[in-house]
Amino acid sequence: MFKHVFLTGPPGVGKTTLVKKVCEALESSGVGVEGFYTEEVREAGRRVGFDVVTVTGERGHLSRIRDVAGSSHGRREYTVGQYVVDLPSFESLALPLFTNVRSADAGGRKVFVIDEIGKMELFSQSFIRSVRQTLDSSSYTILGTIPIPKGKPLGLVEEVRSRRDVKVFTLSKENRNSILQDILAALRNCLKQTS
Ligand SMILES: Nc1ncnc2c1ncn2[C@@H]1O[C@H](COP(=O)(O)OP(=O)(O)OP(=O)(O)O)[C@@H](O)[C@H]1O
Repeated sequence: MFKHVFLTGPPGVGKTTLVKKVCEALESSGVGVEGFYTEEVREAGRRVGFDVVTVTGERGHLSRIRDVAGSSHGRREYTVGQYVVDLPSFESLALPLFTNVRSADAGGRKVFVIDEIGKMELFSQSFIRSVRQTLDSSSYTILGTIPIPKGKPLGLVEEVRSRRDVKVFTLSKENRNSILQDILAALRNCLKQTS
């Protein structure tokens, strides 16, 4: 039996949009949801980066394109293509969300949103450790997103894909409007299990 649900699919296919819809449905039926989304940020029609947004609505930078990222002040720079990752900002917002996972204090089984486990987020070793702890947690079911394999394999993403307790849904433009109920059913199945 699987314990976690991940969505994958090409960039921009609608993973974040669907994760938010799933969360709304879960919350309105009384399921506790924690975690974060990543959202693209546009200025004057141009994508300038990504923000981390917690389920409770706090927002911070994940990355910005080089010309708006500002100086790194001599710190090591983490880049993905044209984007400079703001690791301190990502970690200060995302890592505290995992506190309850570490204290095993979910107070009943809850859903933990991790949107996404991608190249930018994987610069953080503390994030990698926190995701592994959540995968092994007996109190949390993860609703996560992972990129489709492209280029060099991403260690943690491959780990997630190969786990027997993870169910992966692949989104496409064809199925993105009809798959919500299947994802909800899979998550409800996970939440029913006691471990
Ligand atoms: N079912 C849908 N029908 C039409 N447009 C959609 C649908 N789902 C998402 N979109 C639009 O597609 C764009 C990308 O959506 P979203 O950010 O959810 O994709 P994503 O797969 O999470 O992207 P990324 O790979 O950048 O994380 C947004 O502008 C969103 O409004």
